[in-house]
Amino acid sequence: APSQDEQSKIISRFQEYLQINTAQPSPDYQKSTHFILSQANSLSLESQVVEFVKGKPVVLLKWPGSDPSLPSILLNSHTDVVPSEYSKWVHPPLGAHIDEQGNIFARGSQDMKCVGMQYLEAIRRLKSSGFQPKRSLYLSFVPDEEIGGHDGAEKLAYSDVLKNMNVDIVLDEGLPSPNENYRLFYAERTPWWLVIKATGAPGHGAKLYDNSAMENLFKSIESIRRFRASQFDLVKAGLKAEGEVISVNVAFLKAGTPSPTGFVMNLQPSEAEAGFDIRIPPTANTESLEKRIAEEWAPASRNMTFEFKQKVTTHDDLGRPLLTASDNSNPWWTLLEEAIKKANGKIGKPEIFPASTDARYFRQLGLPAIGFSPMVNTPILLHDHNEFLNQAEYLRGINVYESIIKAYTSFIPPGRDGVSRDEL
Ligand SMILES: CSCC[C@H](NC=O)C(=O)O
Ligand SMILES: [Zn+2]
Ligand SMILES: [Zn+2]
Repeated sequence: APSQDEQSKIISRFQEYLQINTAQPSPDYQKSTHFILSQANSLSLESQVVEFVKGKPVVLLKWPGSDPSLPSILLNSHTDVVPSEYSKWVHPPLGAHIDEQGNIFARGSQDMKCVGMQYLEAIRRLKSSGFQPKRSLYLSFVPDEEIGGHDGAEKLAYSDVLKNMNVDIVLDEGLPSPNENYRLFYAERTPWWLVIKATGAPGHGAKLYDNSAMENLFKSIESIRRFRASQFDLVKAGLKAEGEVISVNVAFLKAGTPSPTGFVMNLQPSEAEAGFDIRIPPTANTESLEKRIAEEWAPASRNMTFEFKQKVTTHDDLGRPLLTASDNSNPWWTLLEEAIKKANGKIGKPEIFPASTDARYFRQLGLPAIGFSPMVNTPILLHDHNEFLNQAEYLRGINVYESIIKAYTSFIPPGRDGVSRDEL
């Protein structure tokens, strides 16, 4: 175990990263890039900053392996965080204050500045122990995950930079576990952000008539809510996990005729719209959902139209569902489980991540990608007020990554035993 002095330095470095304001919509990527590069420097890692889009730096760090013919390992983390309602936090979201229990309060303490720093701290420890990786290890610190990753991980995934990295496996973020079992994610739900619009005849607020915009919209909302309940019931009954059903939540409602005191009360408006955040597991039947949207949720026969603000595919570039094998057919899965157990961790059942992460871009390329954030006995506070991570839990996570990096960078596929095929 690290000395008291080393532990407090580790925590200070985490606090320093947390205190950089990388909140959307205007993250300070200059500061975060500078910070990550200074860490890389202190670890003698190779570094490269790629701006696929100006002002959106992807920071790549490399610990070269002793056998460059072996494909590499990529550990990804995003540098941006979601915004905070400052007044609703007990300790300010940029303060990284540590309370008497050792809980570190900050936006990004769980999602996912912890993980980015833990990768670096694990490397620091492995280096000082004299460990030498066989495979090259890359860290990517990417921008804009919280707004879709289009200028960050998506560009990286489809770049020559990534091709030249010759990556075999990607690790990206997961979720904390309220119990003692670490959570591993082999897939995630993809977002469809749907806006439906209704039109209808305007009229007097006292008149009962069919086909008003509001009535047309509410028929849809009733149908959508019945569907939502049918999915939620499966979760409540314990038949399906959160990531295994289609979720639908209302994101906004927009209708009414504004007046200086609020809204006109006795006029039925001629237009009304609503937006929905829909999340779809990779194995769901999207054709039947499309049909449901066109025929029940926004039928033209009821004067309705719809559009998608975001419609992410559930399949990779070769038409296969975006899933990473979560059994021993995937050596990376097995290695990960073994490495976590070796660090004295317990593991729950493989799960589908209920929201979206950058891992989907790597899975789209056909690469295996596993979602994992080493936090147990921790409430799930991503995007919530008072996000925190206990410092002991943070330190334990570094041990876990130490074990994972050792196992991953040392892995030689069967039949390769240090001798390449051509040589045999
Ligand atoms: C359209 S991509 C949105 C990505 C975002 N990721 C984390 O919360 C999410 O809402 O899941
Ligand atoms: Zn995240
Ligand atoms: Zn997030």
